[in-house]
Amino acid sequence: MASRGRTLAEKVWDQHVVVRGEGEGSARQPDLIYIDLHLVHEVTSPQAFDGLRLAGRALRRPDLTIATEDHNVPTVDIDKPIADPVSRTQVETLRRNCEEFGVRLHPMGDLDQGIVHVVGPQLGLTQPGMTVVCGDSHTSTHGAFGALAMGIGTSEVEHVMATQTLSLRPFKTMAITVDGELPAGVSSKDLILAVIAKIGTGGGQGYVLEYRGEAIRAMSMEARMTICNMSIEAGARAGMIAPDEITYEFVKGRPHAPKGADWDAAVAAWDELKTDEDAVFDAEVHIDASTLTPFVTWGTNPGQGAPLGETVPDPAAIADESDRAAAEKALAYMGLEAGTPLRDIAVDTVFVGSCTNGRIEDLRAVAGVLKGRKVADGVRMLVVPGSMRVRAQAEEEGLGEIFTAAGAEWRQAGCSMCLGMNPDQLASGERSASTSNRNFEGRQGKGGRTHLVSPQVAAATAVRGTLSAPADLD
Ligand SMILES: CC(C)[C@H](C(=O)O)[C@@H](O)C(=O)O
Ligand code: SF4
Repeated sequence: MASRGRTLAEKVWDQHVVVRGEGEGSARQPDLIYIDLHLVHEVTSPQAFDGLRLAGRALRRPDLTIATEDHNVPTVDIDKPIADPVSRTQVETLRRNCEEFGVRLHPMGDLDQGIVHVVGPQLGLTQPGMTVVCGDSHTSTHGAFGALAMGIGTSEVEHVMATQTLSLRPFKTMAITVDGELPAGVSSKDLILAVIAKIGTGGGQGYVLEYRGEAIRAMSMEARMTICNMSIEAGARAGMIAPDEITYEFVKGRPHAPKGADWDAAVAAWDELKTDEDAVFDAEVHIDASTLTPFVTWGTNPGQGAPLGETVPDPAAIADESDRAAAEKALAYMGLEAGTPLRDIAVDTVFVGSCTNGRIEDLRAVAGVLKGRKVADGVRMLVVPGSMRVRAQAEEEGLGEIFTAAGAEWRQAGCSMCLGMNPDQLASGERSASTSNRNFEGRQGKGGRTHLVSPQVAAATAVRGTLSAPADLD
């Protein structure tokens, strides 16, 4: 086979092959891949630790493993015992397991406690060129650094704990090139929602996505993380962005970042992590950023979205039979009528947070809209930082005061209302505008209805009480 250039994903993969699988093409066996960073949380780790214990095995590399408490933690009264017995058991089990197996853990209240995908980057643990895994689908977030980052199942978690390797099938590559400039008021969240609406929730299946182009290069690391985070919602195995000066600037000086001469050597190696010009992607998608507007979901999967200026779609006008049926079912669940302007949809809850949009830049965007304004009567707004460090920084910048003055609830760190595994939930029939990543039936609480939005849209929606963009405010 003629040699050709390699994509970013292929380069990172090649650098981590311990044993190459035999065979070619579709008959090729999985490769054994070395894992540089293993992130752990309370939900997907208990059985893995049990497995190790049963087999009498130790953790292969506790130094490459780090745990935090995020899904089951409450975001108020964190100094009190967790009231819910299931959540309490999960968290206590993680604490015991980490103690027994020598894993560093950031427990509730710790400055580095928070959502696992916020904590890794914040500590400088996530670095370009790494392989990163976690028993959590949104591990794709870390791909924003040019890492190959994948969510894995509990049995794979155990495999990584025992061996620091994983048996993985090769992937296909898809380039998502975003040319042009995002208009003012349009964020990376709007972009990724538009991408998923375009390629569908299965569009990325079997692929590692690489986001490229002018609009991506212009983005902050926070914005890039938002995009890579939601790659999984398009069904992709991972999402990646080649590292550049913006990446290095973010990583530099963080607790686990290389220092001195090691830093220079690391940057020289990271500079090589670009897709070669003659590399060929298995699929390509092009988006013109300048055509985008704020984007919101109307349905019950992240691909069922539309520009905020449009109306709830009419299922009868959808040509594909299964898409039509899915839209009908979604509208029934969401309690929406076809033809309703999206801007007329009233919410009772606004949630700002999650590993998609719970970072400092997101909170700044929300504060920018809320400053001097009030959350509408009858609307409950939760602002939940992705980590305690994000919270501390927001406090230092005076953002906490802005949230509270506007009438929002300013909480402690955790997954919170992103999913119904802790006390922050929607009641049946309640409707939210949420900066999180999934709008599945019951995701935020049984019977709850979720509209996925950007932080800017969340803030404007809180003020007006109906789905809105900051431009709609006087
Ligand atoms: C609980 C966990 C396994 C799950 C995931 O894998 O993503 C959660 O984080 C989610 O967002 O649904
Ligand atoms: S914030 Fe939401 S998406 Fe992210 S890890 Fe937690 S539950 Fe999963």
